[in-house]
Amino acid sequence: MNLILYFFLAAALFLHITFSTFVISINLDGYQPEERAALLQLRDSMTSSLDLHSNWTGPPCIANFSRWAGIVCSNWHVIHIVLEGIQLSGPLPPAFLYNISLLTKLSFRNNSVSGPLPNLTNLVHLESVLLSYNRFTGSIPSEYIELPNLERLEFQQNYLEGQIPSFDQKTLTDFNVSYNYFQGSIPPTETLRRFPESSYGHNLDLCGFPLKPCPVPPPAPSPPPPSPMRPGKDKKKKLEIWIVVLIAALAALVPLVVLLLVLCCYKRVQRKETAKEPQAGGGPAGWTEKKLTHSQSTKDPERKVELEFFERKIAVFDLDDLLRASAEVLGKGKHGTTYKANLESGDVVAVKRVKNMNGLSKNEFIQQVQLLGKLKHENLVQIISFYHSKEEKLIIYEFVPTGNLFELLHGNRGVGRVPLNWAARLSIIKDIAKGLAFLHRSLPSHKVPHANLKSSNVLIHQDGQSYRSKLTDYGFLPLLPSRKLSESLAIGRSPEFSQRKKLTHKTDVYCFGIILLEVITGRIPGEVSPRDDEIVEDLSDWVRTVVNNDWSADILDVEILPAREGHDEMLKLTEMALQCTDVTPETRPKMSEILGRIEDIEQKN
Ligand SMILES: Nc1ncnc2c1ncn2[C@@H]1O[C@H](COP(=O)(O)OP(=O)(O)OP(=O)(O)O)[C@@H](O)[C@H]1O
Repeated sequence: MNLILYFFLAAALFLHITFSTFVISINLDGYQPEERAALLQLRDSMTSSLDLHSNWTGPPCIANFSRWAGIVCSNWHVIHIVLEGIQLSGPLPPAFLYNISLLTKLSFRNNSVSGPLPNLTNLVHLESVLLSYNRFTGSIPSEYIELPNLERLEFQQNYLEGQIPSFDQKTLTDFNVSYNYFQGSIPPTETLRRFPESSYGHNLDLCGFPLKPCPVPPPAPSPPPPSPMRPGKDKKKKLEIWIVVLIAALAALVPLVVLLLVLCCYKRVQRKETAKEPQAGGGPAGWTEKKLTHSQSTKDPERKVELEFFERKIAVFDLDDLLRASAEVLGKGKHGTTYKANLESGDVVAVKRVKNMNGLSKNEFIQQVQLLGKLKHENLVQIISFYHSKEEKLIIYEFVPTGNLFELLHGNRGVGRVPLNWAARLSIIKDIAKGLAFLHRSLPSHKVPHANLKSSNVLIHQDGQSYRSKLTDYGFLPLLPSRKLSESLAIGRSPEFSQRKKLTHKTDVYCFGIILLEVITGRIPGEVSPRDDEIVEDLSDWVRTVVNNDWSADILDVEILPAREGHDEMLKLTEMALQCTDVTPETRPKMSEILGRIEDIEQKN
């Protein structure tokens, strides 16, 4: 028995010695323990969908090779850290990169990394810093402008704030800080002036080239104090002082008098207006403006104050009731402004004050709106009434309270947001398909029955726990007199529109496909793909590229990926969305078929 024990001990000792010799003999001479320690800080303090704990073991680099996911090495040193779209979340460990001093590329694109941007002190070799589509907060650290080899800097879609530092690296060719909370003026450096508006758009309050000019600061106040007088010239100097005092007093008086005059005129105009329209109620600026136009329109002999009603569920009101309503602007679109109006009866309506329809005869307008007003469906925003005069065209809709799909999908992304789950997304998609299929059935001879289908025109209301959706802004194509105006509708982005080919019901199907992709991917159509180095401008192109390479879940909205529900169904819908967005309209399915397929998916769900 003792003999056997000795034998095992001897064997274990032999194996230990042999293994140690082997480890040493694969030559770890160039091994950089401080780089490994830095990466382990990242591995151990953040969570992700990759199992970094089992993958990031052993040395990160063996000469030019790394078996660590997302790590590229050169000559034993880590040169790339690329962890994209893996739901990396939590704040980065402070200053962990300091020892990875030969790093040239750092990418955490499309994750949920929160907290301040990483400290990049000492990283003079960095060429690409790609941190877009995350939850970074705070401002851009000053050391970023000192990275001498920086070529690409992407910060878009984060929660960054403060001012943009004066980047002036000549090497910088790609720069994007859009969709953040930056403010102040864009530093007028030669480098920053090279980038387009889209690099800066959608911030809190940025100004300066290429955006709107910054407000000019008010001129410096009083003139400099007079220099001390020399003795002997007293009399002359006293006279000079008097003249200066007189000029200063006059200079102070003139703006005061002008102000008084302006105030007087303003009060007089106000008195006149109140006398003209004594019944007008109070409300925010846009609505007041509307009332003024109405008071001018009283000169129009054709003006009809009684409104024609399509919807009898709410109490009948006339134009004056509408004008007395308190109102607030809901938003300004390309074809007018929409207000929420609280009527004295307690009813609430949405009033769209349309523009760009002046080339249209009164009959054409009335006929089209009457036709649309007769359409009644649970997934269409009901037109209640309308008003037409030479100066003013109003379309009155039922008010839908919970906002729109665009806001629901893309608003408040980040900490504290409740993700829109798969079941809610599927139900919204189905509602849109039902509304659109109904429009297509009801307006068979219309070229493109909806023509402006996009996520901001899908209004949302809550029905208990679930979200229901209704389409609005439909049926406007015949009301727009020129191709230029119709280009600003959602159909303007379809391939057939840009190729000046025939528009059909299938053009709406294209727009539906784009919404479908928006709901599945959680991405805004028309924006650059954050996933790959390859830049894809169009959502359907990007999804097609990803899907053609591999049927992976890469395209799915990171917000619903972890729930792991509905992935198969989403991929089925993706396949359908790609058919809907096919460049050839004839190969796209019809809305009736699409609705059937969605119902099938829903049942299997
Ligand atoms: N019936 C309604 N009930 C509640 N909110 C509405 C209603 N109609 C429109 N809105 C909201 O009013 C805002 C402005 O809408 P509007 O249709 O004027 O412009 P848009 O859809 O943003 O742009 P575009 O005119 O280019 O389609 C949007 O946020 C929309 O969600």
